[in-house]
Amino acid sequence: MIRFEQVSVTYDGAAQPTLRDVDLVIPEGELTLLVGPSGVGKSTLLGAVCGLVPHFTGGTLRGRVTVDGRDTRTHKPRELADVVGTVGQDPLAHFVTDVVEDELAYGMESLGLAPAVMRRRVEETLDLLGLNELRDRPIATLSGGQRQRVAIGSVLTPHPKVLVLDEPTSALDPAAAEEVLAVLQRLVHDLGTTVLLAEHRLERVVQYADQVLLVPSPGAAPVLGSPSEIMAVSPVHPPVVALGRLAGWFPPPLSVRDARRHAATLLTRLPMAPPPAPAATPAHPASVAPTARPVPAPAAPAEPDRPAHPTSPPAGSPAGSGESGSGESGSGESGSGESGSGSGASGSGKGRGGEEAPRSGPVPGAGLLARLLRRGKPTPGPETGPGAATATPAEPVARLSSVSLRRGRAEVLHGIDLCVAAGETIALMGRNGAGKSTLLATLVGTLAPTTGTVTVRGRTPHRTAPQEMVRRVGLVPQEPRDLLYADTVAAECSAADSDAGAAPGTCRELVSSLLPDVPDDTHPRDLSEGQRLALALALVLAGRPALLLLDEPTRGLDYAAKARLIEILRALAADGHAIVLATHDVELAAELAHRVVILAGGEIVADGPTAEVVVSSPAFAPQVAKVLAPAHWLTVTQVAKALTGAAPRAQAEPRARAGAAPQAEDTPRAEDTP
Ligand SMILES: Nc1ncnc2c1ncn2[C@@H]1O[C@H](COP(=O)(O)OP(=O)(O)OP(=O)(O)O)[C@@H](O)[C@H]1O
Ligand SMILES: Nc1ncnc2c1ncn2[C@@H]1O[C@H](COP(=O)(O)OP(=O)(O)OP(=O)(O)O)[C@@H](O)[C@H]1O
Repeated sequence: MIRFEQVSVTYDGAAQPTLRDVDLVIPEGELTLLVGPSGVGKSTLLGAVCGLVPHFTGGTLRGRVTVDGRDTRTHKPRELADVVGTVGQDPLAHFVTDVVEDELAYGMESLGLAPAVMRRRVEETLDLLGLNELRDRPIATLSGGQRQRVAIGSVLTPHPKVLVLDEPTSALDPAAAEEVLAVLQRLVHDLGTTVLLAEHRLERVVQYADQVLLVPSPGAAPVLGSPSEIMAVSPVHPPVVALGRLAGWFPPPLSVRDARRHAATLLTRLPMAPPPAPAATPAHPASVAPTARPVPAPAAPAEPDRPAHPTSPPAGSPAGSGESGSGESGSGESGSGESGSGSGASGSGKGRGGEEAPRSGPVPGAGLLARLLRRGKPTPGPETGPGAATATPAEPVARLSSVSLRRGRAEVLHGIDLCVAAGETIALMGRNGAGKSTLLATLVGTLAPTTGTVTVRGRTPHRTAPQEMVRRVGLVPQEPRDLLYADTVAAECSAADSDAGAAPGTCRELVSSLLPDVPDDTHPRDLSEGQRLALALALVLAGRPALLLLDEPTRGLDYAAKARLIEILRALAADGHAIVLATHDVELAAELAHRVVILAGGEIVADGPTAEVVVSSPAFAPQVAKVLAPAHWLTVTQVAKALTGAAPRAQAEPRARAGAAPQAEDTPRAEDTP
């Protein structure tokens, strides 16, 4: 169905081809999973199948790619649309209409399908992807995961022979990801659709694949094989495979179910529980919010989000996004290339109830970053000035009290009480649309609560000038692109330094410490998804915000890049920064978070130490926890340390380039409602 004959792709100005002499045949009627480290050219390969490369990206394609017999060089993407359905990394780039239902129908309409067929397929797809309640909604008001579902739905409805999907589950909550994969599998089995899908979170997909296509390093020939064959050798692999390799299971398990067959013998080699991990520093007695459902607050009158500062958006914000304080914020995405460092779940409970927990020690390898972060202006004390990555024990870095918030007609946050202490890392989890990004937006001040109060470092974010907030709080949005507005990497960096009052060169050095090879003169638009994320992180870090917020920070990151991000964030937490990450990445939460807060329908439904919250949850438990439950093991690193006294070797990592697709916060800054 898909055939590559001696295909090379060279982007304009690139010294080397991104794909070199690729020969391969993607089997018809099967689900083929494309894997490989960041930046090896997976998106380029997918783009060559649907014709986006080179028609839209520029560059030169040599050789021949055919899909169902059509040459993609001589057929524009539009002329392939009846055969190939494509979802790229950025759902927003994909939408042609404004409303969910219309978007689902659009592809069929352009193919001239009968209205009755269109109607039936729209209804089916709304059900399949849990979109029925959103059918009339403007796409601009959807959460990131909701948009990704619409993008997927819109390519399913025309029933193309070939589906090409670039990280289709990256913004989806775990349950939604499973549902989407089950739908794809059904299309493959029942309709004989050929699916080619690139994904970094292999724990979500490898068990669904018929074939795996591995691109091991940039310019290397892709290798096609069965999932077991490829996972036995692949430099990128999910935690169950790492666990299997560690324990000597062959062939490596591909799913939790496979691994559980071996769990009993492994457990006999392990102590009853993992040793306590370094705890967070929180010393604030009220640093943990109540776990019970808060009492619903009386509904405020429906009111659309209103702009708070009708003046121009702060530097660093894209026009219209009104991101206050986040213009220069960012966190780091670098660190050591370790494949699964166990972190801090157990033991982190110490922070609860106000017991003083020991600070984690400095993170090896994060010295450069720590140095860079300390290099800006001297940090004034928390009571006296901006900045300050340290807090007095009695004062949380951030506090939300009885916060409710309406967006459009709906109350999307409801009675939220939450304190974030210095040195604490919180993973904010929950279904698509649960309100995670909205909660982050209240902390950074782009949205004002309808009722209740938000305080960050003694200020009310939405009432404080962005330049004053920049050292207090920084947000890396789901779409890093939202922070990027200059023409070159160098210009972005110097703007960030000046906005943050940091020494010239600080941001640029941060970028290099995250990703060594990002050139100064590159337009941010031409960076890979991961490179863009690294840049956005550096921009935010230049402000050394006391509170660092990251919205889905591992989208598009390979395991090694994720491990570097984890090291960086640990170093920041050890240095007293408070970190809140909204994430669907259960493995990330298991590695990094001291505490997990789960939102459902805008309310906090669980809040506690990571191990306690996730082990009992089928949706949020990481693979190792599922394999070894009910014991509280969470990560491969914990198991490795217990077995051998050492962490497993890092996954091989050719070069950290991460990918992250952006998502604009469409809502302007809003006044708070009295
Ligand atoms: N339009 C473009 N112009 C110039 N260079 C590009 C373009 N698109 C991609 N590249 C470069 O080609 C290389 C491969 O990028 P590609 O996005 O295909 O990798 P990937 O494996 O999909 O990465 P990720 O896992 O981060 O999404 C990168 O070095 C990237 O910077
Ligand atoms: N501008 C808006 N107008 C109306 N409703 C909105 C608007 N923006 C978001 N919403 C709704 O608010 C709810 C919370 O959205 P939010 O983006 O906070 O969710 P989330 O938990 O971050 O989701 P995801 O995991 O998909 O990113 C969703 O139901 C979303 O559809």
